[in-house]
Amino acid sequence: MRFLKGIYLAVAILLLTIGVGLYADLRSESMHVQHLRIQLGLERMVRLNQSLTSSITLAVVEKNSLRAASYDTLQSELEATMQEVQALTQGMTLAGEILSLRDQQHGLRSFEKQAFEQIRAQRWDAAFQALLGGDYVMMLKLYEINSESAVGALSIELANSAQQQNQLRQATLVLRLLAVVLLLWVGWRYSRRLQAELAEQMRLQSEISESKNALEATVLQRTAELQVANQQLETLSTTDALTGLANRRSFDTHWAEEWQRSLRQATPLAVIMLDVDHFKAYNDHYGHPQGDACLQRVGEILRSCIRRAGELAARYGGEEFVVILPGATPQQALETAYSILGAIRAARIPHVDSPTADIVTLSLGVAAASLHATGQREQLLNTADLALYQAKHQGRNRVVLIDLDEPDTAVAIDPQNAQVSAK
Ligand SMILES: Nc1nc2c(ncn2[C@@H]2O[C@H](COP(=O)(O)OP(=O)(O)OP(=O)(O)O)[C@@H](O)[C@H]2O)c(=O)[nH]1
Repeated sequence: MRFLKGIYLAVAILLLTIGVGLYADLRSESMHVQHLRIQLGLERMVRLNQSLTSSITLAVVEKNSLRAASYDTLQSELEATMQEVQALTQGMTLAGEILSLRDQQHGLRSFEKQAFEQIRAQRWDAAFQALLGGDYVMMLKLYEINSESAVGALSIELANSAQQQNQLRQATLVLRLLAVVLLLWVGWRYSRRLQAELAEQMRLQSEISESKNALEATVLQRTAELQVANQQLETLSTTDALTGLANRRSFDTHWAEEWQRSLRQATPLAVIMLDVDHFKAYNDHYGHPQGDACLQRVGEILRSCIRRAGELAARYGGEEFVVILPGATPQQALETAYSILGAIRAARIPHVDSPTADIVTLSLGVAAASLHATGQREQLLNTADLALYQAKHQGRNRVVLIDLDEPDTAVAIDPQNAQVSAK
């Protein structure tokens, strides 16, 4: 708003000074014309006065009354010129001089009037005396001097007036200069303000973009953290905390998927259920924490024996574990079970209270099927459980295989002898 006020003020000053300048020019011109007219009027007055004087003087000198015949015309012309000059000089200092000229003219005319009366009466000496007696000549001289001084005063007045106009013009020029300076100053201030606003805008923009970037980085970081947390959560929700194997929930999902896949692809599927022998006695003897450590060791052994893609070892519950073997034939499943049993024996974890052996042993039930029909999923798992039960029942520390393609045949393996016996 301040800038607008400054612009308005500068424009107002400019308009005012232009107006005043125009007025001064017009006035100066009209003053010149007026002075010229006054000057011409004065010169005419002097000329007419001289004509009047010389016409009457010659009439007296030549004693010829006809010489003064044009006197009245000249006089009325002089009177009119005088009135015109008076009107033009009204209000001017020159007006006083014109008034005294008029008085002197009237004085001259009254002398001439006396001379006229003598001329009409043909009294030439008296007429001569009236005109050339002294006072008339003196007054005539005075009139001439006054008229010259009036012309001089007119010139001075003209010069004064011109000076005033010049001063006025100079004042308007100074004011115009001030207005221009004001405009420039306002423009400069305005441009500085614009620059400052622009800089502020750019600063804000960069601040916004910086905070946007920071926000995006934070969002990215949070997203990554969330992904990690989700992954951890997913792992936690699918992993058994003690052994690090898949938990029961994860097993159920995998088991259903592998079952469906083997159905679709018509590939064999096998499952091993295994259990630590006399684990209660182990716990009782070595304590629960040591029992936990034993279960962890079993978990490590299972992980080391499960290597093929799609195979999964899970903690089924308590000291019971389960292994899924997609695509495994009964023979391959037996081999895996054997390798697990061999590994736990090789670990030689002491179990002094076991009636089976002085080390920790496992019982494993294997169920395998090469041809599937809907509804066999639970059956295969139950069969593995049954095989496990049989392994326990037959003295533990062994593997029992039930092949669902030949359901009447259950096979027990004594891995120590690596012999297979049908039951
Ligand atoms: N340390 C520990 N022990 C567990 C855990 N889960 C189950 N158990 C124990 O495992 C034992 C299982 O005992 P039982 O079901 O009687 O079987 P067992 O003693 O192994 O005998 P068999 O299976 O017949 O050879 C119980 O004493 C449970 O307390 C666990 O997470 N940690």
